[in-house]
Amino acid sequence: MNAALPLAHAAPVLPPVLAFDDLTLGYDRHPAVHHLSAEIPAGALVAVIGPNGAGKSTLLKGVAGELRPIGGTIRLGCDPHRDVAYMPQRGEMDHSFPVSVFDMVAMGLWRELGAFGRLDGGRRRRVLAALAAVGLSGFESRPIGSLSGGQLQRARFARLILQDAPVILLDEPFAAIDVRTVEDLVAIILGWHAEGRTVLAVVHDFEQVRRHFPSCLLLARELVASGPTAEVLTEPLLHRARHLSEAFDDHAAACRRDDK
Ligand SMILES: Nc1ncnc2c1ncn2[C@@H]1O[C@H](COP(=O)(O)OP(=O)(O)OP(=O)(O)O)[C@@H](O)[C@H]1O
Repeated sequence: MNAALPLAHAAPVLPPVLAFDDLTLGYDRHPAVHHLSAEIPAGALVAVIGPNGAGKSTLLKGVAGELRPIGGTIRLGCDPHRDVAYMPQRGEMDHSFPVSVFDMVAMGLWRELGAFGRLDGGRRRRVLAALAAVGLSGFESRPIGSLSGGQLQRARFARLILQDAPVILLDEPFAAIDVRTVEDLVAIILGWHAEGRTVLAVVHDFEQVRRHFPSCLLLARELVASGPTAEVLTEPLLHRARHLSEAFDDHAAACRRDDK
């Protein structure tokens, strides 16, 4: 599979730098990510790791603009609406949506097309190229409800390819899919990295992290560590993350620290 194919016409990749400054994110004032300060260099390929409930999905939602910070800031060196592509965790909705694979993937052109844009010949070819890149040629008219979990994840990646964004956020892209699909999706992610895009992915499988992700951000509500994978994915730091996570009081008010 050649993951780079449909991106050959891609616009020049912007050099965004993503930075978190004392960032607190949460729900109804209950913090899920605490006082996080970290910088993600442009073009980095970062695995966001940490125990269950550590705030990984919450952090991605914050960067995607779905959650407003309770405190602190997210600095993004590009337009959050135009330049960030976000793939949330797979949910029931994805499968039950009554559209064809072609139409679902074509939604990746939404920002480019706007509400009334036309899917002309050139754009239709781009949709077909994205489907080919994820190994779904021939599936165009299939209802998405008829796809297997792995095929659906391939279609979601094809939609991301069309979004053509310099910053890509992936929440558990490899959850509950077969080994072959994981390998193909990893190849696409590595292609994005080679093109200079900035990719943050929530990944639970540490073996995959070690093999494919040069950098890690280890969360346990607060930042435990971030940097090169070999320095972050260590037993003492993972132990610290587990310990912090277990000690966390889920019913705490807006913040346990009284200095902020
Ligand atoms: N929509 C929501 N409303 C209220 N609380 C939420 C919501 N989403 C997440 N939380 C809470 O925020 C905390 C962090 O959740 P989050 O999903 O970000 O963690 P995570 O690290 O992605 O976990 P996992 O690995 O289990 O997916 C958890 O205590 C969770 O219950």
